Amino acid sequence: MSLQTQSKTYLNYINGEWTASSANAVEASLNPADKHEIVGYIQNSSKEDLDRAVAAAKEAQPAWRKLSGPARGDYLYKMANALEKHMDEIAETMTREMGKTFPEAKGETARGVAILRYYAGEGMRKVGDVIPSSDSEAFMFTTRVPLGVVGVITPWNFPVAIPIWKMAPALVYGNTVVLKPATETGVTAAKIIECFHEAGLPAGVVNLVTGRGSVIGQGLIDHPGINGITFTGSNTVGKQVGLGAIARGAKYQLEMGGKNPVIVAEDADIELAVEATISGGLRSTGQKCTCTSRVFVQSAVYDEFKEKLLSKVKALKIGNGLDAQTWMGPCASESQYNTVVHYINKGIEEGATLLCGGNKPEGEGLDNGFYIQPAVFEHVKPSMTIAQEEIFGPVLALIKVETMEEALELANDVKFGLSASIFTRNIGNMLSFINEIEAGLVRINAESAGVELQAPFGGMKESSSHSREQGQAAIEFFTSIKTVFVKA
Ligand SMILES: NC(=O)C1=CN([C@@H]2O[C@H](COP(=O)(O)OP(=O)(O)OC[C@H]3O[C@@H](n4cnc5c(N)ncnc54)[C@H](O)[C@@H]3O)[C@@H](O)[C@H]2O)C=CC1
Ligand SMILES: O=C(O)CCC(=O)C(=O)O
Repeated sequence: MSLQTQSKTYLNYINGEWTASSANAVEASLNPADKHEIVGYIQNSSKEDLDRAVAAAKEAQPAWRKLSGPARGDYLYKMANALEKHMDEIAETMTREMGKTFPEAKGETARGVAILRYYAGEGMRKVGDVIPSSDSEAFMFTTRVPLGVVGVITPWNFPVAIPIWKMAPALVYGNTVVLKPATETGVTAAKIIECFHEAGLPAGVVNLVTGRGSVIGQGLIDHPGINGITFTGSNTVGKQVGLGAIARGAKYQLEMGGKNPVIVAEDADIELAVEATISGGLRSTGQKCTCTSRVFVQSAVYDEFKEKLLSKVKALKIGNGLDAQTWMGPCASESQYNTVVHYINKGIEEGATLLCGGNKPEGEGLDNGFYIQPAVFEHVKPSMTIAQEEIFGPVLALIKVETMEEALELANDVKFGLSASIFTRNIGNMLSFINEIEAGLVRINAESAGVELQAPFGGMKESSSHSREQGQAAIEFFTSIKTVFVKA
């Protein structure tokens, strides 16, 4: 296989230098659209590599912190410009590494640029308040200080946006960073860091260590030199991060799964609801924590909604994300494909009716990829596995309801609470939904996926650690407040 020998090997980035792992071991990152294509090799790093990265971040932190906020912001502007310059290359790498379509990958990279510019501006905003003291001779105020060294553990589904929405606020508020990206998207992560290097970021301020979750991820959780850990990924690993951080008094922040509902009321714009269900549920092959997975439809419009949905879902073009005709790419990895197939079989076993999809599509160029036809189920009971667990794939469960009260009760009947949508023209329905739905992101006549970078992002219940990322909310995690009382 000639591609194997031509594939580039990507190194760790420690203290401003590209270095191979001391373990002398690499891992291949595969193209899910063609499992025979190796996108690149990344370092399968050791604990020793991690120790060196943490030491470099620790050493760089005092000087970084002593820069003014606007000076740190200037670096972020330069990082944004470098990322923008390499936008097409990075987006193409993302598509080849995890399968999402090139326009989606490009949109995500542009979002990374915008996030860096947003947080660059944050370097000029206030970090405290003056509070009146009961002592009229005293001056009382708050200020904020960085945590120190922050460990960033990220998944493969948004390989540019998620690392950047964690690193950008960490940096602008004066922290230094050790990034451990998902192995599946280690090449994309290395390319982001190449941009930061090109932007002239001082040595040690950002470090990249690729490797196994059980070694490098767990190593970050346990490392005494890591003051805070920010994580996005599965609930199982997220809970381990939280427990490990608590055990040694480190700060932590978790963004995990979703089981996001859409409610379609009988007065809804059905065309809009269908389009948004498809876009929210199936784009990125259903691999977003904000993806629509349960669709509650009022009985009066159920048949109309179902027919329109099915005819559009069946027409979606599946293929390689680099092909301009493709609407939906493959699952990001073989293991993700197997998970989706497992859930589809579980749905059938438990008695739901598979209306379409769920099989491996046939056609030119599809044989070697982890492709799956988007699946739509009906007769889904709220207690079924496919109505309760996060699938992270292109699977929609239709559930017929009589009333809005029933829809709300069932929508809330899961352990997750990330995002939720309603389609209705009735202001009463909208207000009940805003008040009653248990979700951190509440969307009216808009799809469940998609977040704006300047607004708080996070979930209720088991979807997050009850913290919020992005926008100005990020300052809460990446800094500590000092309350200062001054008496002359
Ligand atoms: N909320 C979200 O955005 C995401 C949710 N998921 C969910 O998780 C499922 C499994 O996906 P995975 O990639 O396996 O997620 P994961 O939670 O295993 O991986 C996320 C990150 O955590 C790291 N990690 C793994 N084990 C670790 C450990 N013991 N200690 C510290 N870090 C560790 C991984 O290397 C990766 O960087 C998906 O099917 C989906 O349901 C996955 C990715 C993103
Ligand atoms: O919906 C989005 O754009 C963000 C989703 C997300 O954060 C995730 O899937 O981890």
